[in-house]
Amino acid sequence: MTPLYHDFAGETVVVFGGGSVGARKARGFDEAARIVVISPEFDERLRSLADGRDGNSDGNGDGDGNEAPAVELVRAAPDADAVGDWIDRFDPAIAVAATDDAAVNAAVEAAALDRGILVNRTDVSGGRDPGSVVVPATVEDDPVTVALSTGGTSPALAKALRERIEAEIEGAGEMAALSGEIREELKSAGIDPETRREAVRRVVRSRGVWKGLQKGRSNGRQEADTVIEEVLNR
Ligand SMILES: C[C@@]1(CC(=O)O)c2cc3[nH]c(cc4nc(cc5[nH]c(cc(n2)[C@H]1CCC(=O)O)[C@@](C)(CC(=O)O)[C@@H]5CCC(=O)O)C(CC(=O)O)=C4CCC(=O)O)c(CCC(=O)O)c3CC(=O)O
Ligand SMILES: NC(=O)C1=CN([C@@H]2O[C@H](COP(=O)(O)OP(=O)(O)OC[C@H]3O[C@@H](n4cnc5c(N)ncnc54)[C@H](O)[C@@H]3O)[C@@H](O)[C@H]2O)C=CC1
Repeated sequence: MTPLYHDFAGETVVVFGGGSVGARKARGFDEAARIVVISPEFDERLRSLADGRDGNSDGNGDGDGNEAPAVELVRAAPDADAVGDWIDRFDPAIAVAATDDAAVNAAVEAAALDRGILVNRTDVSGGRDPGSVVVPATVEDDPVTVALSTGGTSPALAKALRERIEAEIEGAGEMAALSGEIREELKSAGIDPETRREAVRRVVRSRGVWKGLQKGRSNGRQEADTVIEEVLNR
């Protein structure tokens, strides 16, 4: 398995099965994706997502009330023979098989692979055909994301490790923004590449900068400037 990040912005995601697993998978997709959940009944979390992810009953956008809801709920219970037609109807980039009916889940997987679209089968672990993907546990401190898989061996462990990493990467988003800014500045200042790399490497490893960032961006920046000066003056 090769972990990759995939941007579903502007794409459609179809989830078969509106239970707790379907709800969790639907929630995990990018806000910029169109998400359609097909199921005879829906978990409470899906019903509130369908009202707008931001809790705004107008939809998911800027409050003008004109935008489509972030999650669309379609009440239906297709059998194994019918799932292909539903996939054709919505033309998704990925289908998620999250019903409690193994035959339906298997049919979703087969129909998706047949059409060359990605599929996430939630009711099996282990070996997969190419195109059949696993959803990792993720931690996000924008723009930093960590994705974690146990190769399907132990999803509970993936969750437990995710909780540990959550604490570990606290502040990483701020550090990414600061160090990204610094590397651009050093590039435009014409600092030679070896010195620039050394400066950036030291900044991201500096306890002082991490601590400074906890107090605010300008504190972090001051600490970083000290580290950079040391490298430039060597
Ligand atoms: C293969 C995979 C396919 C896929 O779904 O993509 C898959 C399959 C299965 N999960 C099952 C059970 C559980 N899954 C969780 C939780 C998560 N499962 C997720 C991913 C994956 N689950 C993929 C592998 C990921 C990897 O490689 O590690 C996470 C990481 C991401 C997400 O779902 O968002 C999310 C944690 C998110 C977070 O919190 O960060 C819990 C924990 C809990 O509920 O507390 C339990 C109960 C405890 C247990 O059984 O371990 C079962 C048995 C069902 C049954 O017994 O009927 C199967 C099917 C089977 O094993 O056959
Ligand atoms: N990957 C994961 O992380 C996990 C996977 N699972 C697996 O996921 C499956 C679903 O788990 P839960 O959401 O807890 O079950 P659930 O029973 O709460 O939800 C299943 C949903 O599928 C719907 N459904 C049934 N037939 C359907 C059809 N023909 N078309 C569309 N929707 C249909 C049901 O109405 C229900 O809303 C289980 O079979 C289990 O094996 C369970 C736990 C975690």
